[in-house]
Amino acid sequence: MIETRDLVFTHDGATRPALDGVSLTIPDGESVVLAGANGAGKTTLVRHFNGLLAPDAGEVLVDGDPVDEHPVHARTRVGMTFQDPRDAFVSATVGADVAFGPENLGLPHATIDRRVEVSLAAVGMDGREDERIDALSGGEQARVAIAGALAMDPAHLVLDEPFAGLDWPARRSVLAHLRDLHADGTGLVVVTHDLRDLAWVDRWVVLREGHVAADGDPEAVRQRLESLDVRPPDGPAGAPEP
Ligand SMILES: Nc1ncnc2c1ncn2[C@@H]1O[C@H](COP(=O)(O)OP(=O)(O)OP(=O)(O)O)[C@@H](O)[C@H]1O
Repeated sequence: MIETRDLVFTHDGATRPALDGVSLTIPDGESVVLAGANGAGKTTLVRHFNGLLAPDAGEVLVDGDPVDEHPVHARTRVGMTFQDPRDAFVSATVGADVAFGPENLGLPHATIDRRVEVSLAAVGMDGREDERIDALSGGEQARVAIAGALAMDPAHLVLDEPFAGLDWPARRSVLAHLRDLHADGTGLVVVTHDLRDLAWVDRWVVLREGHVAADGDPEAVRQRLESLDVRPPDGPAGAPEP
């Protein structure tokens, strides 16, 4: 479970808080979309979930443990991918990059190999360990980034703008893999402006100016999107998905 309590954070040099009292509880296995206009605080919030940022006030807990006291636990339980996955790759090849996290955990080689295999299969990239990352398409790179986070075997997978720069087939492919992961019990937090094809998740949370402005099931939150500067997706929230 990820929990924030009255979380307040101001970036160095900023004149106003990026987060101004955010209290949010995300149980294990829950799928959440985190939406909001530019600058609403989405990225700042999720970077607190695994200790990449530390609050000025308030608390962040993972499984009841404060993240600042148990950073390794938080990073093991909360896997994260970033807006531009190219910035986060640390190795030249797919397999080496996905293995990087579990290697840092000091796991045995056989366990690492198995995790790499399973994680790549989960995103439809099985058998492509030896390919160079810089030779992959944007959609394939996005999937390798997700596999890298999955290889840590996290309870929650947090994806910051996973669809940025993806064309429709790549987006559809990433979405399909996310749905499968969720069905298998992985919790998801998807940060996105684009709510199309995301009505299947458990919950939409909308941030505005560092506050939670709406929080509930997609159908209920949908009615409020326009007033919160988020473009509603076309069609009813329960419309069939690709
Ligand atoms: N490194 C930084 N230094 C100073 N201010 C920052 C920094 N990063 C973010 N901010 C400010 O914090 C606020 C929240 O930014 P954040 O990136 O969390 O929003 P966001 O909702 O993720 O936005 P976007 O949709 O544009 O990615 C904004 O006002 C932003 O200008």
